Amino acid sequence: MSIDKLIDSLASQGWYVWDDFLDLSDVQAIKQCIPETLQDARIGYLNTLQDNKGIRGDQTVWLESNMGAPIVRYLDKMESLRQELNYQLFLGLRDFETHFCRYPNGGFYKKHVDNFKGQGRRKITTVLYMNESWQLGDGGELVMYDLQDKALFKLEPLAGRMVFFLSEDFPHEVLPTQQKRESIAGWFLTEKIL
Ligand SMILES: O=C(O)CCC(=O)C(=O)O
Ligand SMILES: [Fe+2]
Repeated sequence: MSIDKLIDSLASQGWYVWDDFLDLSDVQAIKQCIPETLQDARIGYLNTLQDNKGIRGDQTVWLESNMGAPIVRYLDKMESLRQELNYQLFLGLRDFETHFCRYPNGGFYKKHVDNFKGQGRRKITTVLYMNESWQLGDGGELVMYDLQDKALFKLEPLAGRMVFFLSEDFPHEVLPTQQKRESIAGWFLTEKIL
């Protein structure tokens, strides 16, 4: 079972790629719940929030259970995973925040870490990809690095695939995409969202 592989891989190497985490029909149903208008993605926190078109070019919307049953099913699935990860790995995950992201043609996200060591509450990053007709050469791959800056792997954003990694330990980037690129990024948190 992939949940066992997820647990083993997170414990041994800190990341895991789960192909067909969701079926295409679930991916399509989630997409239908996403509003037309999204916000330009921002980086930083509170008073340092800034638009950063030079760093990331996507637009986002936070997912809420009032967006529809498919979103509720996805949030429930992530909640069961949270409990299982805590049970098996003692990670102390207390909450989950997640947003839909759309990169237009030409969009990218420069190399970054999602959480600096010892700062912030993001413990595990999840990214679910939603692109059904992705072709080789479309770009938009996720490239993962270790803390010594060695490239570990490159991943195409294929529909239904989810990548998991420890948020502090893996710098990563999204290469420029030649197609519209859709995903749902999420973070298991060590503190409750107020
Ligand atoms: O979409 C991806 O592959 C990664 C996105 C990302 O790095 C982020 O939202 O922090
Ligand atoms: Fe990231």
